[in-house]
Amino acid sequence: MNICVVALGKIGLPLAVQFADKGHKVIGADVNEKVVELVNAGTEPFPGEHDLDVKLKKAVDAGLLTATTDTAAAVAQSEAVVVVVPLFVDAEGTPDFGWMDAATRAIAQGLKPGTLVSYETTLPVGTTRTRWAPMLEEGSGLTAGEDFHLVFSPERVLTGRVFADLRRYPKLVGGIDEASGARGVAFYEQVLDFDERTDLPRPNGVWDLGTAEASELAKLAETTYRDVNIGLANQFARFADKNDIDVKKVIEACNSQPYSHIHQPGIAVGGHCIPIYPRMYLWNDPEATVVRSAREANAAMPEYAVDLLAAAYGDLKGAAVLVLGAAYRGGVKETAFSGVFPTVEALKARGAVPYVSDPMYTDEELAAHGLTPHQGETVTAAILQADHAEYRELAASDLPDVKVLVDGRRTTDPARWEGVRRVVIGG
Ligand SMILES: NC(=O)c1ccc[n+]([C@@H]2O[C@H](COP(=O)([O-])OP(=O)(O)OC[C@H]3O[C@@H](n4cnc5c(N)ncnc54)[C@H](O)[C@@H]3O)[C@@H](O)[C@H]2O)c1
Ligand SMILES: CC(=O)N[C@H]1[C@@H](OP(=O)(O)OP(=O)(O)OC[C@H]2O[C@@H](n3ccc(=O)[nH]c3=O)[C@H](O)[C@@H]2O)O[C@H](CO)[C@@H](O)[C@@H]1O
Repeated sequence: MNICVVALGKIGLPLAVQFADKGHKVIGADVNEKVVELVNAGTEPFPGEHDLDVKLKKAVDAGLLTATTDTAAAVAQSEAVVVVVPLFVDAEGTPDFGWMDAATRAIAQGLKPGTLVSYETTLPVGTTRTRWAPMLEEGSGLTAGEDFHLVFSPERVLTGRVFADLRRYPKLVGGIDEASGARGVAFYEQVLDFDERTDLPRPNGVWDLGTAEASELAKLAETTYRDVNIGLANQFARFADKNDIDVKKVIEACNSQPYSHIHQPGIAVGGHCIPIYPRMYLWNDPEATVVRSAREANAAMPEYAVDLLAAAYGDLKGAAVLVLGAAYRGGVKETAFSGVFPTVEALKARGAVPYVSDPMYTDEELAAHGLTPHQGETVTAAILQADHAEYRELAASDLPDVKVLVDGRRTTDPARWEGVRRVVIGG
């Protein structure tokens, strides 16, 4: 089969490589000339995706993967088109469709009868049917459902382990009509392989959710669930702090029966997905008060961590405070919506002098994110923001002048911090 993947980013490129690995002829379309050049040379444009370098080279050497900036021409040669161009939302959750609209107009220009178009970018519910279908029809002169098939199939993989996740998670598909859904299922069954799993209600594989809307909601719902769950954990943690209860022990106890899955409280909920998609959901469903209050509870946590620091340390005016971890969570080199930013702002608002360090970032990289790198300055307090594995080994002797440590992720080993006031969230 000839397949076009529109956008060769952190998700699109591994997908294109996966399809080529299954023996299909893939054309990747991206507006970035540099990306296209690198892909055609068999060189990965970004680091960090497990196995991508080897699989990409193999696909390009076998002549199964090429890249172009001409989306319309690539679409015209393809039986299936997979779209993973990013969509952005602002603080109110309002989507900016700019990049996706441009991609869709280009796809429409090359669209021919019989093609399947699958959108994988996370979208507000209703977008596939009410925005993409008319836009594709207008640009192509074809009719969605009659002349071409159209589905939404959310991408649920995590960057860094895309190939493994593609096998691990069921592929969800929903069409704008029954025939589109069936075509989407047949397509993904041809291009993906699945691990056997005994913990699912249906065999692992491609699951047809019946409509594009159900499939759009599935992605927003699973990410919103995570945010709401963490929001609840954070609520319990703050209550536990007031009442001298160790929330970690409580959560472990609750989760010892099969119907409780309380997540972990912490200083921040960051990343591209979990803080963002609840806002997208709220754009669809502004009355969703549970979602809104959980989002607010999570967004308030960096300030709360600084409150805990001030309560233990005293006036923070002029205090040099080290924020440990710029990444939004441990083990990733990614600062999108990281708690480091609101934590630094909250410290500055109280007159403290924040420095930042992170084992995954150089001083130059931290500075490029607008953060002040810690270059050995004396610090008298610290806040752990990201649960990097390295911090498990960190000890008071590494930061000899620190009097108070707020461990926002319960990552540090209390035995290594004797003599320092160590405060945890919900402790
Ligand atoms: N990154 C993740 O962890 C992740 C996980 C699951 C799902 N997703 C979904 O995948 C989407 C894409 O994320 P990503 O991380 O791959 O993005 P990315 O930023 O890594 O890459 C985006 C690519 O899109 C290209 N592009 C922009 N406009 C284009 C256009 N009009 N036509 C063709 N290409 C265009 C850019 O040049 C870039 O190469 C997200 O919006 C999200 O919905 C991402
Ligand atoms: C495990 C999980 O669902 N990962 C999803 C998540 O990855 P993502 O990489 O965003 O990571 P997580 O969902 O694990 O974490 C998001 C944020 O929440 C914080 N946090 C997490 C768990 C917790 O119990 N308490 C807590 O505070 C983390 O520190 C981090 O700041 O978004 C991606 C994009 O949609 C999805 O593809 C991934 O499947």
